[in-house]
Amino acid sequence: MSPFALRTRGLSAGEAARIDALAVEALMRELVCYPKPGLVSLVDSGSHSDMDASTFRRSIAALEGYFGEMADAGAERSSFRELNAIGRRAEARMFAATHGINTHRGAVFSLGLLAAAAGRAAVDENHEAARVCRLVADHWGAEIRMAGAAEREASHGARVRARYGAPGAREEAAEGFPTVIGHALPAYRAKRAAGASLNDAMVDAFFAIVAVLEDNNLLYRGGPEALRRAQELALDVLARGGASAPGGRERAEAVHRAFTAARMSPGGAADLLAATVFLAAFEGPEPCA
Ligand SMILES: CC(C)(COP(=O)(O)OP(=O)(O)OC[C@H]1O[C@@H](n2cnc3c(N)ncnc32)[C@H](O[C@H]2O[C@H](COP(=O)(O)OP(=O)(O)OP(=O)(O)O)[C@@H](O)[C@H]2O)[C@@H]1O)[C@@H](O)C(=O)NCCC(=O)NCCS
Ligand SMILES: Nc1ncnc2[nH]cnc12
Repeated sequence: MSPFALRTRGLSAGEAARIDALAVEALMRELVCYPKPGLVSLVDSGSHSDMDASTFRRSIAALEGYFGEMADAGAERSSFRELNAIGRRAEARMFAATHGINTHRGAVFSLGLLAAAAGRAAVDENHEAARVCRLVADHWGAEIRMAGAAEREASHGARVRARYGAPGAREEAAEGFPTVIGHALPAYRAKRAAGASLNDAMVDAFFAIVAVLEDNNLLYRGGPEALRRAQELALDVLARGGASAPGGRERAEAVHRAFTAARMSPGGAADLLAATVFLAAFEGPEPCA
């Protein structure tokens, strides 16, 4: 019997399993995508000495089932507190699988909320990406902000918030993922419609995210200068036509080397890239060229 069969009420077991599979596949595609400046892929470990692709594979395997559970909970109109408890258990499984290395803390949160909203959207048979993101803001946005204000944990995100006043994963989710809806998805869809490969469309969506996101990981390791430099380099690649333009792959690889040399790692952007791929797949077939 499917692991989702006993839990589902409003959502069919098949739909919960489909949401789980799409989210897991989105994490896998994010890992495989190359070049993602400073990040781990199958090619190299970028700015990281404590993890590689096998660490991420173990982390993804540990998260299987979590997104279906969130989809069920979302369909059942669970509160943010209930979703958060499921997320914390998944986070613990992730840390056990990676021996304490932070591979997907942000993705457990962001993609988990999107899976919950997708479960809710699927009950109404409306799979539109913008609606899924709006559901997160409308149903859980206020609670996400309140939980953030009450949080006492000295996370990296909390430190950069205190030091630079920068928003992070909580604000992105509470506002309905404006970076994904306003920047990454349009870039991804435009490139796919123009005939770019899945990898090139993902690389350009990634640069579109880095160009605008206040990525806490960049701020934590390198401060505002690193964030500004990352944004300028990303904008430059996009202004020259992105990864599929002539010489685009070489320019993207040069940016990957620059990030790696400076130990810059936009982990928040990586999570939002996975969110972009998940939402595009959940919505349905991509537009033809
Ligand atoms: C609400 C939480 C997510 C906690 O958030 P907070 O901001 O307090 O704490 P962080 O621990 O910093 O986690 C936030 C993670 O979100 C990603 N992120 C960063 N900036 C943004 C942004 N602007 N928008 C969206 N997302 C963002 C990022 O995650 C990715 O990077 C991590 C890897 O970083 P890395 O540099 O490699 O490793 P570190 O060990 O952290 O640093 P170094 O020592 O190496 O320098 C990886 O996790 C990526 O996914 C931030 O890390 C929250 O944890 C929470 O409340 N969880 C509850 C359970 C839950 O998820 N519930 C489900 C939904 S209700
Ligand atoms: N591929 C990746 N490399 C480094 N940090 C990440 N956080 C999420 N995905 C990541």
